[in-house]
Amino acid sequence: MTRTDDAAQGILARDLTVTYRNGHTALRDASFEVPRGSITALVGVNGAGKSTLFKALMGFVPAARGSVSVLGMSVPEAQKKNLIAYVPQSEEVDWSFPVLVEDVVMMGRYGQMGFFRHPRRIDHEAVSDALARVGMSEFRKRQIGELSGGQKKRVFLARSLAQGGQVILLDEPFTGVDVKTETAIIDLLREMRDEGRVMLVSTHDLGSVPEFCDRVVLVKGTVLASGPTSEVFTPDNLRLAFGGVLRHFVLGGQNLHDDDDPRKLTVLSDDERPLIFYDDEHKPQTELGPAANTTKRESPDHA
Ligand SMILES: Nc1ncnc2c1ncn2[C@@H]1O[C@H](COP(=O)(O)OP(=O)(O)OP(=O)(O)O)[C@@H](O)[C@H]1O
Repeated sequence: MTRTDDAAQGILARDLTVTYRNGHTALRDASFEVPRGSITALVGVNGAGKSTLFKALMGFVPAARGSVSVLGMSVPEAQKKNLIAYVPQSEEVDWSFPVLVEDVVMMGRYGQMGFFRHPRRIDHEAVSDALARVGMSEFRKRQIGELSGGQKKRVFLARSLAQGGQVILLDEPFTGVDVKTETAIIDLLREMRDEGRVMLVSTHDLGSVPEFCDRVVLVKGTVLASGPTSEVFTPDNLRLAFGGVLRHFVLGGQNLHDDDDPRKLTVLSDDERPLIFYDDEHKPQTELGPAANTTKRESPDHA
């Protein structure tokens, strides 16, 4: 594949294998592609390797084998250009640390600043623009720890915008946020996608995946399947990825209809949010268009 083709791809992983220092291989022979201008869900059980994949994309852990490229560049090259931005899980952040909202967003500018990290006018403007875009301007002088879960997420999204990130990695963006805030965050993710960014979202919220994700990468120690949501997010693939963790039942007949309507509902649930399939073809409810580029593989024994 040429460099231009690579650049059209947001993320391109080929047989990516990541082994931690203690010898544990958390990801083995993972291959997938994520195009620019997409929102892609990263889905799998606890310990499946989602964070490991994020760490590899941020250059925190090296590939023991295989390769990963971002926007046609190696990860260190893309990092150097500040193209990869990370929106952390809430639990990863020490909220008692006394820092103002505007300072958190300014951190996104550090890569563009000189050695002494003295913000210039352009940096202050980028921070103001980013805060305005996520609707958090009026909170800029507040301590980050004083904000609600959803507001904190929006501040970290503002940081990724101020950074000028083109590949945005979001770790569980909807944990602890109400439905209204979730909708606001999804609207923002869509805007960022429509500007040509790569949005990779790790989520356990299966019910909302078909609503807002164009594509899915299913992880279980490797990449089991990846491609458009309508092709990958099927009961069969989800059973493969989650095994017994998901409850699965089918509603039909007298339990669903008061006539002889033969249609059925398939419900998969991890007891948080049910995922409902409305037809017999086992396609999730999605507004998304026709599918292409689906890949699927078997799970390795170790996962
Ligand atoms: N620093 C580390 N050293 C050794 N093993 C690790 C390390 N970090 C994670 N692991 C192991 O690698 C595997 C994948 O972990 P990872 O954190 O990537 O999973 P995850 O899919 O992000 O899980 P969760 O949904 O719980 O966040 C797990 O078995 C985990 O115990």
